[in-house]
Amino acid sequence: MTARLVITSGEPAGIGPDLVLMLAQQDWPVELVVLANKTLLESRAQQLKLPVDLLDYQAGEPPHPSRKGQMLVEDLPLNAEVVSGQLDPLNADYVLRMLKRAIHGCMSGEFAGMVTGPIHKGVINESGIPFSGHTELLAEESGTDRVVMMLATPGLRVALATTHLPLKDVADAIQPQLLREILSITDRSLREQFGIDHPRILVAGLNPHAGEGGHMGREEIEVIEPVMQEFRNSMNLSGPLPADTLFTPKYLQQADAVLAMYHDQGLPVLKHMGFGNAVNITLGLPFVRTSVDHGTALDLAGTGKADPQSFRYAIEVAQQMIGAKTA
Ligand SMILES: NC(=O)C1=CN([C@@H]2O[C@H](COP(=O)(O)OP(=O)(O)OC[C@H]3O[C@@H](n4cnc5c(N)ncnc54)[C@H](O)[C@@H]3O)[C@@H](O)[C@H]2O)C=CC1
Ligand SMILES: NCC(=O)COP(=O)(O)O
Repeated sequence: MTARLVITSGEPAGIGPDLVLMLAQQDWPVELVVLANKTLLESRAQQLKLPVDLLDYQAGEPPHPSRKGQMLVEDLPLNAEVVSGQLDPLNADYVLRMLKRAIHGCMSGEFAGMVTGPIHKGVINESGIPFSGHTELLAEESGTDRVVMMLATPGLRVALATTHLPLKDVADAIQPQLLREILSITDRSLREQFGIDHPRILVAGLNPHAGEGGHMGREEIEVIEPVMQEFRNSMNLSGPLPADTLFTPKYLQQADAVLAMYHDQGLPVLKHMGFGNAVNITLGLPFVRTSVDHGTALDLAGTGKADPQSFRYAIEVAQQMIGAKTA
């Protein structure tokens, strides 16, 4: 049977609505159900001169592969009119309703997985709702204790030990139990979801030069190495390696993934290598979730200049993960 994926169009003032309209300009082997305000999509389609028939999604209907020029939409009401490129905290609730609808549709089996467009974390906080990111919301709403953010581009996968944390809090967060759980989820997902029999994971240190033998920080000696020792018979781990040399071809060619200790230790390298052709995957959830590698790009919303390639890649990776054919 054709698989059904739910697509969240994300922040309404950003490029998410533009990108979903661009994605509808091709055939897909799966059914894509877009969550968005229909009037917003109609006006953005006019603005961008993209021909698309917006069809109402009916949950009870059997899924069919999505066809070029057509898009199945579940219409969500906005709280305020949208101006491209201008954030409005009133619409934060629209974004959260959209995400929760997708998560609960995945949990119930209505959707085989979800692919998320970009959201703006700042404007959701400005609306008065504390919010860190999709990854944290996905864990909370699905009742999952621990998930792992992993970004991937051809030739590099980077998993993160911590996600959206102020830098000043990172060292305290690097605790043995966190690392045990992050390593276990990453190793298991690489085996089970990516078909890698004995995943080789390079573990980055936290401090410059991986602590320089304890003279520049002791987290490597006191936390990271002991946890890696616990897994020495069950996982293929190397490290802790200095992050400044780990991301060189000599090390990367021996690796299936890198575990970085924090967001900006790993992601700038990945985005330098593959921005626009990378995917963000949440490991450890009871369903598949992939996402674009970029943000809301408010400067490009409504201009037609946004590149849909990362969104396309995120859908293709979701298709592979649910076992659907890709083209
Ligand atoms: N998946 C998600 O929901 C993500 C959301 N964000 C959020 O996005 C907001 C803005 O973040 P920024 O750091 O400004 O990053 P950004 O990715 O929105 O923009 C960075 C630069 O890349 C360009 N760009 C981004 N996507 C593009 C595309 N598809 N095609 C062509 N150019 C593109 C933008 O024009 C800008 O020059 C923040 O609130 C951030 O938290 C950031 C990353 C991922
Ligand atoms: N840099 C990736 C990012 O911030 C996206 O995070 P999330 O919203 O997918 O958790």
